[in-house]
Amino acid sequence: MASSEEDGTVEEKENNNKRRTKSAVATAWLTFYNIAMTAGWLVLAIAMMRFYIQKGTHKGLYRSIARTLKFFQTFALLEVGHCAIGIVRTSVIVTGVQVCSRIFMVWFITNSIRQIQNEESVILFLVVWTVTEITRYSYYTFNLLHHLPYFIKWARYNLFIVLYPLGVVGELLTIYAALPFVRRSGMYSMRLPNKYNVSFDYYYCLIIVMLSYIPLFPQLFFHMLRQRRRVLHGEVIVEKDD
Ligand SMILES: CCCCCCCCCCCCC/C=C/C(=O)SCCNC(=O)CCNC(=O)[C@H](O)C(C)(C)COP(=O)(O)OP(=O)(O)OC[C@H]1O[C@@H](n2cnc3c(N)ncnc32)[C@H](O)[C@@H]1OP(=O)(O)O
Repeated sequence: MASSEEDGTVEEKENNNKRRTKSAVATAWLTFYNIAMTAGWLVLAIAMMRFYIQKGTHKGLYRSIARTLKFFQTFALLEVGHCAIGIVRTSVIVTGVQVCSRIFMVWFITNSIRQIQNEESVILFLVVWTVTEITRYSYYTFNLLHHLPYFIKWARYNLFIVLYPLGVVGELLTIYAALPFVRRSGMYSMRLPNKYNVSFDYYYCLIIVMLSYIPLFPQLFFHMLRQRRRVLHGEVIVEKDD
């Protein structure tokens, strides 16, 4: 009897130790990840400012930062993994939509269609993303280190009220600017007849993507408003399941 109780305690202790090690590893990884991402977006911010100060124009700015942007934005795919394995308490769907829409903007719009890379709308979403991400990743970093300055917390849960709609405007205007080039070039499209007997029109796909902002953006925005109430005003929010 005594021995089985002891066994139970030993097992419990082992489980607790495993949990602690797992959470220490997760915290170490997240700290590294967030520091790397803060640094990456800071590098982008400095590169953009330097370009503009030296050249006095936004033309050519996208090309000059494209590699760094593609690297760090693509790296953010790991965030979907963080949610999926449960090391951050965030919805996989909310994070998935946010990250995928960014990857789509970078790879399948701005990077693929050279003619739109100098549009003002590209600069708009780049600046908005950069401010957002420097704030967001530094918030996570300081939070993990238990030394969170109030102004970073304030910025994380207030700036999005202006930046989110501005980012959406920048993204939608960029996709809109891409439409004529996509239609003319027929890029990423498959016309019938072909050996797969499949037809796909990227032009209409882009129109559907633009329309999908109507139901999806409010969900992301209201999610952030709920997070804001929870973190800044201490409200207990019961989130619906994924
Ligand atoms: C295939 C094509 C698809 C196309 C589809 C198109 C449709 C697109 C529709 C909408 C598109 C919107 C486009 C907008 C783009 C822009 O970004 S504009 C710029 C403004 N943007 C923002 O302000 C972004 C705001 N969004 C976000 O911050 C995130 O993306 C989020 C997923 C919405 C954040 O939500 P969430 O993680 O739930 O909130 P938090 O409060 O930050 O975190 C919750 C808890 O999780 C912890 N955590 C999260 N990540 C980390 C991490 N990396 N490290 C450590 N901890 C993390 C966080 O600390 C919180 O923990 P607790 O405090 O303990 O709860």
